[in-house]
Amino acid sequence: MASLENGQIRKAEIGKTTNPMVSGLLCDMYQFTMAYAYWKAGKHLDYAVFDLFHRKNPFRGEYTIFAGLEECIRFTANFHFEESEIDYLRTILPPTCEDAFFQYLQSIDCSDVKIYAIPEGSVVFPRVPLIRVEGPVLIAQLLETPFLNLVNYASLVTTNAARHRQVAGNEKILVEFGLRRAQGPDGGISASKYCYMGGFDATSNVDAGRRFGIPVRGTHSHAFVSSFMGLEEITNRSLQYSSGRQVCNDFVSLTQEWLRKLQAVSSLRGYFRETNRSELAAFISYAMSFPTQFQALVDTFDVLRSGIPNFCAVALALNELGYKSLGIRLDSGDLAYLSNETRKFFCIVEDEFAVTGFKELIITASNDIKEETIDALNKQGHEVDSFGIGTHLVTCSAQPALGCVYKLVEINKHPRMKLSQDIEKVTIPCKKEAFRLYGIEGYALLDIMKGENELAPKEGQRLLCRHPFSESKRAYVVPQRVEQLFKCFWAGNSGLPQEPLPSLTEIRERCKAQLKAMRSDHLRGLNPTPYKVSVTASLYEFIHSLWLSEAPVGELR
Ligand SMILES: Nc1ncnc2c1ncn2[C@@H]1O[C@H](COP(=O)(O)OP(=O)(O)OP(=O)(O)O)[C@@H](O)[C@H]1O
Ligand SMILES: O=P(O)(O)OC[C@H]1O[C@H](OP(=O)(O)OP(=O)(O)O)[C@H](O)[C@@H]1O
Ligand SMILES: O=C(O)c1cccnc1
Ligand SMILES: [Mg+2]
Repeated sequence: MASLENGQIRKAEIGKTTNPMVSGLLCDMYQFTMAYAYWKAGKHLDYAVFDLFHRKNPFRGEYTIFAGLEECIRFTANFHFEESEIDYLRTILPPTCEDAFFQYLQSIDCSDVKIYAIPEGSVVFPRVPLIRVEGPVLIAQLLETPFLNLVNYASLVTTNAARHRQVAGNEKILVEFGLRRAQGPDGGISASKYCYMGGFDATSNVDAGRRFGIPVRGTHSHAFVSSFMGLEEITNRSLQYSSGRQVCNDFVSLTQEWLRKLQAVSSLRGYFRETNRSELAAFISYAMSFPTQFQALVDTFDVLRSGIPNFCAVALALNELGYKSLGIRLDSGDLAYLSNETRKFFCIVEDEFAVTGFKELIITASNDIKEETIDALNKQGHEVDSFGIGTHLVTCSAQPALGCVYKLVEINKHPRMKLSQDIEKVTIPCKKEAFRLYGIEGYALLDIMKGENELAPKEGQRLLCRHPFSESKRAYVVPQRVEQLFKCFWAGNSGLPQEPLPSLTEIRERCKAQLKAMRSDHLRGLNPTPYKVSVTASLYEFIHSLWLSEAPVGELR
């Protein structure tokens, strides 16, 4: 009884899944037909071990960031069926299904399930289980689709975000702008959470900011600029100095004066003449609303002939009142050329008027940006400080799905294995442990899996590491450090110690640290070096003997 209480306390601490649509019914039909058939065969309490793993890294890369574990654990903690859900199941299963089955379904939860997993935010590789589920086969089978649903997109988009961070470098500001283009509300909320996990700095998604404590950022759109017709629309022209001790009675005229001064600067003469008045009105109005953080979208009419001079006139007027502006956003055109020219303009303004901070004004770029765009900009040379990225980031347009799978590897202590003509699809049997071995230089050398009863690898001890399927691929490794990959994140009512769920910030930090511990050739964008995933010699022998015993011998005629 004590352990049940313990389980209930854990459930309360863990909380619910982010999306209330995640229920026990978020399954494929076949999980319920199998559940009935397990029950009917009297097998429902058989002790199963399932591995959740991916077979290939996404985006032509050689790494994946594992995400979605916290949501899986929350789902597990709350797993049960409501009466109304059972009633619905009765309508979709054949009338021959016995009532006692439905009564049984109503009684189940995950108290007898254990979940071991690699911590969320880790760098992970194909074939190494991300999650190992142990428990009664009927229940463990029902977790298949919800777990895959919660892990696949989460890991894909976190990896996508990490790749964007990798190509942009650590000094750039990355803001996720994807909500409007995301695959529905859950896609949008998940994208914001997982892009932050993968290394983005902020999101434009206000609801994600509130839910997860992610910093929220935003500029303004073209509509705000286009909504102004002229300067006469600004009726209240007064603006307080930042000191609060003085008021400028006509901020509009002050800006116009600065625009005239800019027009008179000889080194800016080639850049512009008359600027767009309605754009100037929009900028002035926005600056008067947000004098401490003025930022303007400068490409509504013409970036260099209008947007930038108008922005500088307003920023100089604000500067006279003691306010520092933030910068500009470019949302079209050649982002390398425009950012370089914009920086030159800012530098001329700073030198010409002996004002400070203009050279460092933040240039934000947006408009269909993806990994390759940032790479191209890096090669060309650019002055963008911050990228706002939407569509390609959140929809993962370069690869729309990660193919994580959920496979049975052991039943009642008997190792099981799925054979396939396609070697990639052969599953590695047994309840396994996995380790990451680090070399002399501190980088990860390879991951190795072993059977449950084998000894764990030890620091300084030479170990034969074998490719799971290719006989000729093997290497001796003397690890300098050994990291055990799986931890118990759900102990049910077993009384075993259970890892606490880390915060989003902790997971984000883990992701950053893990990427740092990888050799750069595994992470590069083009033709990265594959990271080795191996098995111990004895697991290798076991896999191949089981394979031989399970595969029927063909006969040629
Ligand atoms: N210097 C550059 N090198 C490589 N790609 C760039 C560069 N500058 C911009 N891009 C990308 O080129 C594409 C330009 O797209 P497109 O032609 O639709 O935009 P645009 O005509 O500039 O603006 P819009 O149609 O939105 O007003 C965008 O995906 C953008 O991210
Ligand atoms: O380009 P993304 O990476 O998806 O980033 C989000 C885009 O959303 C906004 O555009 P908006 O919705 O105003 O449409 P537009 O791009 O057609 O101007 C913004 O100006 C970005 O261009
Ligand atoms: O704040 C922005 O500039 C923004 C937000 C979402 C999409 N595009 C731009
Ligand atoms: Mg756009």
